[in-house]
Amino acid sequence: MLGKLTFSAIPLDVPILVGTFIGVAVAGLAVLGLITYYGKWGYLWREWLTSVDHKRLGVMYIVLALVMLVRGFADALMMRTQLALAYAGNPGYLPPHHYDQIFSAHGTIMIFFMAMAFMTGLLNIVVPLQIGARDVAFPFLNSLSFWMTTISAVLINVSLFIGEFAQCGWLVYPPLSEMQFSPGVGVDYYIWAVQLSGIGTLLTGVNFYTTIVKMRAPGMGWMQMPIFTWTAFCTTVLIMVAFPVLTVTLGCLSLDRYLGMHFFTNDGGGSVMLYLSMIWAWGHPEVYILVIPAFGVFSEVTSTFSRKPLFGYRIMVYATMAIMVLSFIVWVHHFFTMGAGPNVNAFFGIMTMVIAVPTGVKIFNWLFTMYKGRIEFHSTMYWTIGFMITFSIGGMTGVMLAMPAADWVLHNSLFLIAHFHNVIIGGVYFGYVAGMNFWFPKVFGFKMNETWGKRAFFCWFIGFYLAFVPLYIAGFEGMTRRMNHYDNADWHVQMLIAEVGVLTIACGVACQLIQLYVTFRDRNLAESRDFTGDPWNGRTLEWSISSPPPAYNFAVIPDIHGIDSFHTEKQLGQRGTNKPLHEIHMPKNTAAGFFVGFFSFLIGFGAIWYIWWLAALGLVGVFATVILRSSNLDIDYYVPVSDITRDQEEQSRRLMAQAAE
Ligand code: HEA
Ligand code: HEM
Ligand SMILES: [Cu+2]
Repeated sequence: MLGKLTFSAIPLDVPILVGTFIGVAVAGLAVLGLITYYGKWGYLWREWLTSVDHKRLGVMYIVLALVMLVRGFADALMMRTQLALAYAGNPGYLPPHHYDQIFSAHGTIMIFFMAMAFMTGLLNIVVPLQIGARDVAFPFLNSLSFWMTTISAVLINVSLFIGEFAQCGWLVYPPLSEMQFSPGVGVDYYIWAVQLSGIGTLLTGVNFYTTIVKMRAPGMGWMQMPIFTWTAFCTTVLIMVAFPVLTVTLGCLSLDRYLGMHFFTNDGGGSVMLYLSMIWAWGHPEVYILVIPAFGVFSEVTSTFSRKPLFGYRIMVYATMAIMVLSFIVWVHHFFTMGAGPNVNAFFGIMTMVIAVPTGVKIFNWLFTMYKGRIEFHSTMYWTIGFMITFSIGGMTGVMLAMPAADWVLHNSLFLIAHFHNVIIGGVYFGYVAGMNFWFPKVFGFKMNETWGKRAFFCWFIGFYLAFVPLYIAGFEGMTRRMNHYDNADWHVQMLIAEVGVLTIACGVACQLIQLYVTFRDRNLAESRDFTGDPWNGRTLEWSISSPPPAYNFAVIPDIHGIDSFHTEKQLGQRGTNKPLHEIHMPKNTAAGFFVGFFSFLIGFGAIWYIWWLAALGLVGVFATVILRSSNLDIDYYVPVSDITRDQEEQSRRLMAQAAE
């Protein structure tokens, strides 16, 4: 009846998990209680959970990302503490099978549910506003993508309390991930969580690609597109090309595990090496999927707060496209040591180094944008400058790894771990946080608290160096990754410094949570409120409308006459339009995305535990929801002109009130 699921799957014998469960349960009940107490269930359901509005979905993605950040960071804290303790005969407090689950879950959660969710959230909030569109091309699909991501995140977290998670790293290499060596459900949790969220991501890719190609405001040619939208575009192309590869790879692994096939086992005619090649053909583009939109954020922030147009806009676009193309021909650098031969390694090594050129071009363009600008040291500028320094270092160590001969020594050492945290924290994470601080007032109509934002930056910045520079050194000294304890006393001091580093980052995370609290607490203070919709003297279209924007974004779709045309018009004093208002066609909210997500969760959970009736029920549910949704014709509505005029009058009233203060 319940497949492999028995009572013993609940880890009552692991005190850490029991404690975590109690903590999560208490916090969860408190949140549910508060929602009930304030009678907000209906509001939450109608206005948020069933929303197809890109701005609301964006906010929900970012909330998900922040929750997953805390989860992934808790894992990091546990690993660092284990390694600070577990040397010279002391086994530490985490047994190997638990430690292995932690690093696998940390990597998976941080990449798929923190970074990807954050990135998608920013794309959702910003892209339609920047191109002058009223929503994305397929609003319902957008909600569906969100729910696929969310239920996958839930699935992976369920593995904490029911069963176990994979113990073979964030990319579950075979043969370790095959049934023979991983007979538990851990790898199946991985497969289903990543597979289902991958579908969501692929749909997001298609959706935003179509939006950017088809829905730009009249007059916005390709070379008039804001730079963040350009980076979003390149990312969607990468997603559409790379994610199907991931789907197929994990599909083959599932066939191996569920049906005893042998795509990736050497006996029986398969090939382990095939898996490595396939997973990295997705995996390498994936890291650029994450970092390219962060580059876009830095471009917007630098030009806005230097009060100058972006230096070398066209070159920036070409550099981004170069990175996009090159990222498909470097994947072998992840397995130079596998033995593909010197010629193959040399080709992929050189191609990898070539990526440093367009990336370097970008760094210099940002510096030139700042050069002779009137720089305002807003907290987003702090994250940007911190990024330039940190990412350059991380990029350089990447170029070191790109030399096959050097990689032979450094592969899978802590040097590698330090490299990628250096580019991911210094590039991806700093970028997303800068983006969140930058666009927050657009979504909510009040600014984020600066003091706590700057404190968070300094803790993250200093903490990062304390936590990861020692790993470069330990890597040179021969310490490998994924180690649960060690006997070499020389490494201990590095591990202690890294522990201080992770504690400093913990202060950074705390500062960010306090920043959110203080921001919402002070939302009505005059210095944080913003009714103008343009708090930073912005350059692009999203700043031309009120904050928060109405559901339809633009009362009239603007005409574009060049790059940064909003900024030019402001300077020439040509704002305002006398185009007549028309009623606006908008999509209705729908619960279909939520239900497809819910039923997909049943499919995943059922398949993981071999509860086949549950999986079948889920499948039927998905089909039924899709059919019902397709046959529903009541999916749109029109906003009458009177409503639009009322919104505009309301906005003028608020502006006047603010001016009078
Ligand atoms: C966002 C994430 C991200 C980014 C942007 C990068 C960027 C780069 N990465 Fe990294 N990398 C990862 C995430 C990332 N990487 C991850 C997650 C892994 C390991 C996963 C695992 O095994 O679990 C990895 C692993 C990895 C390896 C495999 C090592 C091994 O397994 O042994 C290699 C080898 O070539 C490599 C190289 C590079 C290079 C050359 C760049 C370049 O793009 C960097 C270019 C940037 C600069 C160079 C700095 C700016 C330039 C200048 C200031 C100009 C002047 C510079 C020069 C002339 C050099 N990376
Ligand atoms: C916040 C600070 C962070 C700390 C202190 C931290 C720490 C660690 C540690 C200790 C490991 C294990 C290293 C080992 O194998 O010995 C690790 C692995 C990893 N981390 Fe982080 N991390 C952080 C943030 C991130 C972020 C933001 C991401 C991605 C977006 C990330 C992605 C990964 C990945 C992919 C792995 C590899 C997992 C594996 O070996 O399978 N980390 N991290
Ligand atoms: Cu790579």
